[in-house]
Amino acid sequence: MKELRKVLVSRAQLESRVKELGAAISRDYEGKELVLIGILKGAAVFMADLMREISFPVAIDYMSVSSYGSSSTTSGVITIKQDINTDIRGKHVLLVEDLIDTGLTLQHLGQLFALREAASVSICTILSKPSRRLADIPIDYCGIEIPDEFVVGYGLDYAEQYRNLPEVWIVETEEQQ
Ligand SMILES: O=P(O)(O)OC[C@H]1O[C@H](OP(=O)(O)OP(=O)(O)O)[C@H](O)[C@@H]1O
Ligand code: HPA
Ligand SMILES: [Mg+2]
Repeated sequence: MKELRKVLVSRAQLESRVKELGAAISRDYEGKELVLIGILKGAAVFMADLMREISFPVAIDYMSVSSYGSSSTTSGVITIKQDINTDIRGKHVLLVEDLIDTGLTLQHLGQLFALREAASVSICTILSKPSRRLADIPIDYCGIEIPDEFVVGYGLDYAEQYRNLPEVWIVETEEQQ
């Protein structure tokens, strides 16, 4: 199994950043019809926290996309495993992610939602690894930038484990051993 090396982002840091992001989103979308779309499975924890920091009623939906499988490196191929069932035409869409790494997942999803004629498509992530970027996508709401370390917790997994850790931890992966 893997070893948890150290806490990279504490519960308190996550909580305060989520509050700030919620406040910014509330300001920017006041009076607009907003749909939050969480990208499963990783974004489940952040979505639950973020939506409760938004000060007006929002619709939510989830989508399941996969690029990593059980490995810790991207395959570069994005597969939609489960789509939303909300009609987002003419509505403001905010894609909610746990982590932006290469950016390929969100590049693909941004294009998809533009084709679906959303009024606007923006991106919110709690974590970002800028040094790993392959696709230069604009991140409208970025929580915390982290170094190029494999992390787990707060929704993020290694081989489907550790999503339930309340903090973000650096994990030693098999590839590093
Ligand atoms: O910026 P990218 O390089 O595209 O990578 C980011 C995506 O990869 C991870 O998801 P994963 O495919 O592991 O699915 P999961 O959320 O179900 O674990 C992560 O949760 C993001 O969704
Ligand atoms: O650091 C990570 N942790 C979990 N899943 C990931 N997918 C890309 N990078 C990561
Ligand atoms: Mg994963």
